Amino acid sequence: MSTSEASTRKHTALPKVQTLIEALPWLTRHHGRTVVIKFGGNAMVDEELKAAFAQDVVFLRHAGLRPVVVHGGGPQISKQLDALGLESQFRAGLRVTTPETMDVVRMVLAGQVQRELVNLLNQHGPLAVGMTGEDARIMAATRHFAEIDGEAVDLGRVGSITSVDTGAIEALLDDGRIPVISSIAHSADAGDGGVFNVNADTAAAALAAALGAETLMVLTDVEGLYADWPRSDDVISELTASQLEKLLPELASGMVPKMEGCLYAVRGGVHTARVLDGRVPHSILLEIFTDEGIGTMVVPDAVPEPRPQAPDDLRTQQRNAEGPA
Ligand SMILES: Nc1ncnc2c1ncn2[C@@H]1O[C@H](COP(=O)(O)OP(=O)(O)O)[C@@H](O)[C@H]1O
Ligand SMILES: CC(=O)N[C@@H](CCC(=O)OP(=O)(O)O)C(=O)O
Repeated sequence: MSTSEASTRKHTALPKVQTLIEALPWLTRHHGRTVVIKFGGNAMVDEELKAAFAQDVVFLRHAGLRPVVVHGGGPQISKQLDALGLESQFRAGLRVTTPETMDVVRMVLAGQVQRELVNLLNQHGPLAVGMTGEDARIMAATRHFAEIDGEAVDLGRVGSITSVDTGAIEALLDDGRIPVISSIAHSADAGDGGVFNVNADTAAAALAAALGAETLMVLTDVEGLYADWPRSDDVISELTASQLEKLLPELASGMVPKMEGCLYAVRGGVHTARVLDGRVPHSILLEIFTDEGIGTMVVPDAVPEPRPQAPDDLRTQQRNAEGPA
């Protein structure tokens, strides 16, 4: 190879190296951190997007993060129910789940959507392992009663999570795997023996808090939380937990479990919870490794600055250090 050929090749490769170097502060900051990514059924719109999602998750894993995928599949469940001649009914944003519906929910989530995601991730190596909240008793739930017009309404086999055991997920993460979790819980009541249908946003938030995740990312089919939906498409880019709490009563349908989940996660110690547009290819990498943050980010309330130590405090400390008289 001539000297001029070598220098041309070096030159053309430089922008790629530049991109990698630019990612270095983000790689350093997130190394070893757990990230819970919720992939909503509405964001799984086409094959290319699903493949890009899998690439992003595998990239995170190879970059030293610990990604956990929690998936939904609402539209896919509705389609299957429809094919079986069963009606989909939602109340307070949750699917009314008869025992017959529960069988379909379990079949579609664990047998179809989860399998597809595991398969896509495993195109890149033996990484993904699929489970539901039933496996190793990861998620326990009791019957959820929705509050509608001040009344507690029974939605059938819809569950409220009562406890999370992260042991099996941590073991997989420690082994370098990517857990892919379907939002089904076992019954906390030993005598019940059944399973519960849990909203996937709620499940992702509960797992993020229990895992002490750094970030919860919720991928959906809108740009983020709209300030005045459906009248305007102005996205709220950042808000604190308290600001979100005030906004919750005004939110509609699909956004309610998402934003309640973000609030729960952040109040439970997760550093940031984000709602992202899953229709944007590589939205996860854009969010984590660049400063072009997209979507809505929920952050904890500002912690008050520690009070400057007064001379009196210092004296008390000195006395304590000396031990009891
Ligand atoms: N304030 C809001 N901002 C954005 N979307 C909203 C808002 N209120 C309600 N929505 C609706 O919530 C939907 C997302 O929730 P959902 O359909 O459950 O998605 P997923 O399947 O990703 O969980 C959006 O497509 C939109 O129609
Ligand atoms: C209780 C309840 O409503 N469960 C949801 C579970 C799937 C889900 O949440 O999927 P998305 O994230 O795609 O909406 C359902 O049956 O549709």
